[in-house]
Amino acid sequence: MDFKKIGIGSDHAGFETKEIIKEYLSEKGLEVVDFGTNSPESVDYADYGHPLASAVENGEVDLGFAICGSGNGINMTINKHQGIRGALCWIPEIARLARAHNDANICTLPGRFVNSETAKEIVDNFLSTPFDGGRHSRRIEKIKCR
Ligand SMILES: O=C(CO)[C@H](O)[C@H](O)[C@H](O)COP(=O)(O)O
Repeated sequence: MDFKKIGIGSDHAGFETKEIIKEYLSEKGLEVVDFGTNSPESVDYADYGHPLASAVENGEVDLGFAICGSGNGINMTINKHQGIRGALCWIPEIARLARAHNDANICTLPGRFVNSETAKEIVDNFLSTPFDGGRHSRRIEKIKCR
């Protein structure tokens, strides 16, 4: 896939995983835009999820990674944005399906429930899997609010 610029954001519970993923993305030669948080000090996930989602929506970055403790809070936040398809990915196969079937543009990880090895495998699958299109395009169209 031809993703070059990646956005990333987390709350305190996802901070450690965010740093691991950030370094991993940089090692791959990708440009990373970090929307914070920048320490393990307690913060509110919405304050980091919204800026990340806006950046993906307006094309400032090609794709995003969002992390909080369970993944749910920040995933709920990003999915409030009309142009976002955020997918909660806790194992690599879910990340592959999120791209292949859902054309997800933000991968959300539960920082408190994935180790660094699994997080990297999730990143690999999310970055390398193309959207299958076909029947899935029709279904994605129907996600929009009517
Ligand atoms: O939104 C969440 C739970 O659905 C996230 O996992 C947060 O990171 C979590 O709630 C933070 O919890 P804490 O007790 O304030 O560290």
